[in-house]
Amino acid sequence: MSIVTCKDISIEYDGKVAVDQVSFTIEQGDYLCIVGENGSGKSTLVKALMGLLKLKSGEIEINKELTLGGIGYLPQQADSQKDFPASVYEIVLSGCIKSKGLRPFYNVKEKQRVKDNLERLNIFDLRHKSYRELSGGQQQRVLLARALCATDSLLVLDEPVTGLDPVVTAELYDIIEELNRREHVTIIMVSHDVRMATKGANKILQMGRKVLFFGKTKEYINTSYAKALLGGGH
Ligand SMILES: Nc1ncnc2c1ncn2[C@@H]1O[C@H](COP(=O)(O)OP(=O)(O)OP(=O)(O)O)[C@@H](O)[C@H]1O
Repeated sequence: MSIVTCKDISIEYDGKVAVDQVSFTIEQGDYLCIVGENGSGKSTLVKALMGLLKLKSGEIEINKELTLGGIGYLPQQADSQKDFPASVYEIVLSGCIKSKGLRPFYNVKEKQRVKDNLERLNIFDLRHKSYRELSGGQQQRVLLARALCATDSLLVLDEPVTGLDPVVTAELYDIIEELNRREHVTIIMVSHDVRMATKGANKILQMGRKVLFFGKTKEYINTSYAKALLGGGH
């Protein structure tokens, strides 16, 4: 069943086209990796999926039945956010803000959800720590736990491993793959790392303002784009 459908979407900044007539469909349970050079429109596309940017033309359909409660979003982290003065628990709890709505306090169910996601990402013991004191990899786990509080069905991740060392990067990719394989969370992830992306994702979208490739990873690895990026070692 389709969870996200983009039909011919175009997005501009001050009259300059950043995303040009892009169409693709994501099915429930897919793990889509969006790849492409710097400035190819990847972040713009995911911001549009989150409803954060206005489309110039085209439409995005999100299956509301499958995304009850919303979409979990892990945006690109700016350096200033790494210093955020709040505890791990508070940050993860803020992922429940949409379900809380106008109620003044979080309820038992939401607090349980926080506990479950802290355990799921193996950071329960860090819950009282200040976010700013954590390592980059721990911070990303916290943000992933927060995103999972917003949804169990669709996670949108923008470069979740930027700045992490190779071991922590591999760990984070494994967590994301597990969420997809074992817990059937649909994943849309922007990544620079084509080798890792082609390992975990079942579908690839290569952006170059337009769609340069969209389809199964198995087919992508035989394209000239993939061969150029992966070399002979794949
Ligand atoms: N807020 C903005 N205002 C004006 N132009 C922007 C803005 N954000 C992005 N752009 C431009 O839109 C184009 C696409 O940017 P985008 O950030 O989506 O690319 P990207 O593929 O995610 O790049 P990167 O891999 O470097 O993160 C670029 O030319 C960029 O300069």
